[in-house]
Amino acid sequence: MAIIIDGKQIAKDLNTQTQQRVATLAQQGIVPGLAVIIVGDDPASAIYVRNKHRKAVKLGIKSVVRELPATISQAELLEIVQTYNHDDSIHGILVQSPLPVGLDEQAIVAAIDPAKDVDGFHPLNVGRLLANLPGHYPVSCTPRGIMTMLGTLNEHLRGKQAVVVGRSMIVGRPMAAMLLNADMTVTIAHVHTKHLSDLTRTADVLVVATGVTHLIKGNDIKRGAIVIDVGMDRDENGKLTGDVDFDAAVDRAGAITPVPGGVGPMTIATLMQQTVDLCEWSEQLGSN
Ligand SMILES: NC(=O)C1=CN([C@@H]2O[C@H](COP(=O)(O)OP(=O)(O)OC[C@H]3O[C@@H](n4cnc5c(N)ncnc54)[C@H](OP(=O)(O)O)[C@@H]3O)[C@@H](O)[C@H]2O)C=CC1
Ligand SMILES: Nc1nc(=O)c2c([nH]1)NC[C@@H]1CN(c3ccc(C(=O)N[C@@H](CCC(=O)O)C(=O)O)cc3)C=[N+]21
Repeated sequence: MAIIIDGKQIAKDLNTQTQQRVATLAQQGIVPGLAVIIVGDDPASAIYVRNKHRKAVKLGIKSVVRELPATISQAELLEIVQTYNHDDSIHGILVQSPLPVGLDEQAIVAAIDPAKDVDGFHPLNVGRLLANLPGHYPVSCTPRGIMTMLGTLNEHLRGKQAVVVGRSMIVGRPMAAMLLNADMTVTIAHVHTKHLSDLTRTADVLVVATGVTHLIKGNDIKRGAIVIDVGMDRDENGKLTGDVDFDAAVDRAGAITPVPGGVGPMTIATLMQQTVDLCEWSEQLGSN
């Protein structure tokens, strides 16, 4: 039986640290501020945004949720991003994705001040991560949270094989960059990858982010591997499940994340951590 990586508990510990950092900032009269922009009425997005807002408020972070109609124009949305860019009480700006059709997500993300880009999606920050530049900059929260989870396992990653299934800008690509920066040998798989099972069986660390329910079966996993399931999928009964067949995988893996209670809570906790990072960096108060 694999170790079940308790994302909920690791997220709780991270949130406790974040709360302490917020309290220290408060003594200096500083309140970290997060602005979340949500366009249209996608129900899943609405739930995530509400969860983020609740968590921020709980930790003492100022949270502004800006709900906008799907009919908003590109120019109007850019204008709103600009107001937060110039608002000194806001340290992190997040535009919930996906945006309704007709809006150019890349152009919106590029308009965010890179120093306030709490999702780490701005091309400047993506480039810094890919180049493994030193210094302070935000990165995508889901893979950063996964690196935090991997850190709790006290396993050496250097020189080992990583396979990342999925190549999105939010998960797969930044995840591969972070694992490479941790000196792993990284392969990225996607829909055109041939013999996926043969590839995943080579992975000491397997990260799956496809949105395909139970794409990865038990025998696709190397014995003893660390398996990270990013998927937030629905099974045939409408229940939340992952991209990995957990019940089969748990007998093969060395460690595995559950869904729910794995990567999801870490994403939100990392978003809070990174909001406080951005606040501290902007105040030049050092970092962690
Ligand atoms: N827990 C969390 O915090 C988060 C969870 N998620 C969840 O993670 C999953 C992935 O999200 P996201 O990265 O945004 O998704 P995208 O749809 O943007 O990307 C999915 C990726 O998976 C690849 N893919 C799809 N089907 C297959 C297949 N059969 N074999 C191999 N590769 C495949 C696609 O390849 P190609 O590029 O070739 O099309 C693509 O690169 C979703 O379930 C999402 O809900 C996402 C973000 C955060
Ligand atoms: N700009 C942007 N940034 C994002 O970070 C972003 C986004 N857009 N769009 C959508 C995805 C998805 N995402 C999740 C966050 C938390 C959970 C989460 O908390 N999941 C819980 C369960 C939640 C439930 O029960 O529905 C868990 O896995 O235990 C999941 C998914 C962030 N995303």
